[in-house]
Amino acid sequence: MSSVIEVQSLTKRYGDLAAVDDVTFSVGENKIYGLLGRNGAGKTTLMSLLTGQEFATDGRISVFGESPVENADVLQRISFIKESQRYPEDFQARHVFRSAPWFFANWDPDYAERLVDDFRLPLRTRIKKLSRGQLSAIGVIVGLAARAPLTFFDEPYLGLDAVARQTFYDRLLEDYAEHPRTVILSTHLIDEVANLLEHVLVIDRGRIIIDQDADALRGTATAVVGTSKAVDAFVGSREVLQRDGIGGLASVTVAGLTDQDKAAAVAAGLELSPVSLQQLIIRRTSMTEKEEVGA
Ligand SMILES: Nc1ncnc2c1ncn2[C@@H]1O[C@H](COP(=O)(O)OP(=O)(O)OP(=O)(O)O)[C@@H](O)[C@H]1O
Repeated sequence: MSSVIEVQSLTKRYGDLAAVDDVTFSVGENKIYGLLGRNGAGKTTLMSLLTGQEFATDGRISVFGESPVENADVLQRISFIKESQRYPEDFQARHVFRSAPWFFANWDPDYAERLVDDFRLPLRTRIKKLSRGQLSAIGVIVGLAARAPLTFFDEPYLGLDAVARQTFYDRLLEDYAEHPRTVILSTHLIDEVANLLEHVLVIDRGRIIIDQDADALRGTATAVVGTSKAVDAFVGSREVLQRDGIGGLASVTVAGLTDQDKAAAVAAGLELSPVSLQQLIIRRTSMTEKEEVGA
């Protein structure tokens, strides 16, 4: 797998706070990555470093084989869509799309036009008068129609209603299939995007705590449901990520079951079900927290 991004021992400090704390990872070509984590975990900081908008305190970043900082060759292959995007006073959406080809070599104006219809975006209203969702739609359209080889979406959906968010996911997947590129999507709506993601990076307090293929990650845990007695007998000394119970019934999320283990569970009358990516990440994140406070 060729890498689009290589990061080594990367740290970004704001005073005493390590917003990104000694992280090392790589990002492969033509895949959709989820960059996930709690509020303040370091996602925006990491994306700002990768797009040359922030300077690292320490460590190395290579994007398309070079440092992204003040590097026009690298930056012209990147689009970074974020909620806090500012536009010139008096700009209308049509002005944004008209100027986009100056920044993005692969800009597709016809596709942008179709997306404008999909998102019902008014083109001739001043941007500062648009609703929050309409503002988000501008970013999403730019991110899609730019077809940049490396596209960052930093929580691009704020204000988008459920229909518009689904439109975004559908268009992203369709267009990605026709024009493969590397997409890094930061979001808190993990369940909504779970089917889109091929690889998951979870950052927690500046550190990468999960860097895994999405399917492999899904396979790392299984929910086992049955009578408390049968569940306890099966679980034994296995690693338990979560336990819930009501009356004589228990539901336990267990890590690392082999096919043989699963067959044994079914033979013991237990029900097995997959754990959602969101549940898995919540559990892993809270486990890391407990380990760090020594609980
Ligand atoms: N310019 C800055 N100066 C000082 N601290 C900062 C600055 N930017 C970010 N931070 C801090 O760094 C940490 C990481 O922030 P960051 O915005 O990267 O988190 P995030 O994962 O994107 O969060 P959210 O999901 O809430 O958007 C936070 O504790 C934040 O307060």
